[in-house]
Amino acid sequence: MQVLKDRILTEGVVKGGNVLKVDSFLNHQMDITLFDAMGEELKRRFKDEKITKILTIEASGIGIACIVARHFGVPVVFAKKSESKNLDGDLYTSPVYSFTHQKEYMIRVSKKFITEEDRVLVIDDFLANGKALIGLFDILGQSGATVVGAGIAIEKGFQGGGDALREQGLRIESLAIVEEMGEGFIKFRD
Ligand SMILES: O=P(O)(O)OC[C@H]1O[C@H](OP(=O)(O)OP(=O)(O)O)[C@H](O)[C@@H]1O
Ligand SMILES: O=c1[nH]c(=O)c2nc[nH]c2[nH]1
Repeated sequence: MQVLKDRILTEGVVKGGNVLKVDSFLNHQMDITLFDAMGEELKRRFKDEKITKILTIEASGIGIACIVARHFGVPVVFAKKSESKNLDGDLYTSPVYSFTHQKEYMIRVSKKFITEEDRVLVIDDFLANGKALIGLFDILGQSGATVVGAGIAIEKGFQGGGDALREQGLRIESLAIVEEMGEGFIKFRD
């Protein structure tokens, strides 16, 4: 998606440890006009699929998932990373190692919000090693819901998480795939 690639090139900052900082428009300050365009593009790519729910993971997936969901007309469920007095009843859980927090979380989703009747699209801002998606797909497996696929804003292809999941037959649609990056340069997959 050219408009996203252009924003990455003009505002993205490559940091150490394979971190691409795009906090001016994606995951701290959020450009809702851009999110809306991403939702339109994901709706176009998944137009032939019946989708009943969008699943994401806190924190940075939530904003984009909500705007994307406007294009599908379905609710958003987000996996929580911590215990809460607000979280009761039966839960699906899965361990997920967080790329930026560098620690493992037990993610949790209430069983009442994802059932085997659901056809679920997973949305997230980044795909790197694939840990977040693996945890979310694990939860969907526990629920018996149908996994339609995943829509991602930025995939860092060189970290391999997306391609490993594609090799398992999962449909992963990323709007920009960074193939290589370093000080002062970012190269996309065609
Ligand atoms: O493919 P992966 O290696 O799992 O990386 C992708 C995940 O990393 C980030 O979450 P993170 O927990 O780092 O930060 P957040 O709390 O801001 O969402 C991002 O929002 C994705 O969920
Ligand atoms: O802002 C971010 N930059 C990244 O490179 C990244 N990888 C996973 N999650 C990420 N978030």
